[in-house]
Amino acid sequence: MSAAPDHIAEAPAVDGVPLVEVEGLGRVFDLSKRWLNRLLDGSGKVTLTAVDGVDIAINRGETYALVGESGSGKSTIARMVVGLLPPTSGSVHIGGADIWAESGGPRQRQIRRRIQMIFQDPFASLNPRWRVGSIVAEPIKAFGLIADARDREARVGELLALVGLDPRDAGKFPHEFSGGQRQRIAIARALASEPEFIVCDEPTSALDVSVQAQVLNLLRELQERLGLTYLFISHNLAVVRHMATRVGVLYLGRLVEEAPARELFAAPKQPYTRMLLDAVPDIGMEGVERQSIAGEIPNPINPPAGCHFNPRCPYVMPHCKTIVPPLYQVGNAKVLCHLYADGVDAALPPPAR
Ligand SMILES: Nc1ncnc2c1ncn2[C@@H]1O[C@H](COP(=O)(O)OP(=O)(O)OP(=O)(O)O)[C@@H](O)[C@H]1O
Repeated sequence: MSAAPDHIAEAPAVDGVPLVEVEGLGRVFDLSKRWLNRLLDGSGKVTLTAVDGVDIAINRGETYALVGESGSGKSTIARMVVGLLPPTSGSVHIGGADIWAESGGPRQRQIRRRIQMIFQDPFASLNPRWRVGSIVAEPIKAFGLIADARDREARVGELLALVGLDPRDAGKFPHEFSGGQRQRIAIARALASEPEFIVCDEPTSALDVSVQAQVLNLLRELQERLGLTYLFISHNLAVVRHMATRVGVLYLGRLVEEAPARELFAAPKQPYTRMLLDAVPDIGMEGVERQSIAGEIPNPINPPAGCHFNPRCPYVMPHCKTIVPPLYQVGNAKVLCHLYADGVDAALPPPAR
């Protein structure tokens, strides 16, 4: 799974307006109620910044992948972007509409119809007591798309065929299907509301390796056929390389690098990105000495000052420990790192230690 995604043009912009605009997105969790935190912190106020001022713009037809170690904020961003979790700061616009500006109401429902999510675990995300036909028909009913029951049934058959299942499967229950087939059912359900934008949160990580590629290829085919836009979340960099047009790298809630996928995998600019890629055997860069990511991820309740990565960074400079770097534009990439303060677009120098 190492081929670059030739099927998607890099960063295609329609009228130059992104379909998805995430601006200054932030989410702080208040942990004060947890008894251990109250004991540890005399003030009684303990917060965790899971997502910190993230800006992302996703063009129509693009697959934007978010990567980062566990706890970097990928799922929290996904939940805010689909409307499941309110941000504590910033905004999310889909097709120009602010999804958090108003709650309830028909306009909000119309926006929500355009956004769907595919979850990691198809075993957990499908109601075991519902037949597949009812599962796939549910969004059609909920959004009032097809009133007539027979027409709705026909549409469910079309959707099942679209994801490579037999329309006659509509009468079966989820447990009668394999893991890959259940994820296909989840995809059919996501497509039922005719969305433009789908957030795929680790869509294949619960599946056998043998069926992962089939599901990924299905997602790519559907993207081409239906003009879908994806936000793709995965800890599997081989999968990201296969799927993504652009990649955003998260570290402790901050976006530390964003670049077209090919460029990011060929020449990562942020030291963290380089270590993340180099730690994966079949994705590391040629000619670069392999090294693992040094140190542990810091406690997100009390992250390091300045650049959060500074305690683990082989290029660390004194001011990295006190000053948060701005997001520098370096060629086609954006990089949160003081190394790029002079604007030079160069490969990372060999580490100082
Ligand atoms: N409801 C919550 N309450 C408190 N903290 C939370 C909550 N949800 C997430 N967090 C914290 O926010 C941070 C980011 O979590 P998130 O699940 O978004 O990371 P992730 O990158 O998706 O990780 P993973 O790959 O393990 O799913 C973590 O430190 C996590 O413990």
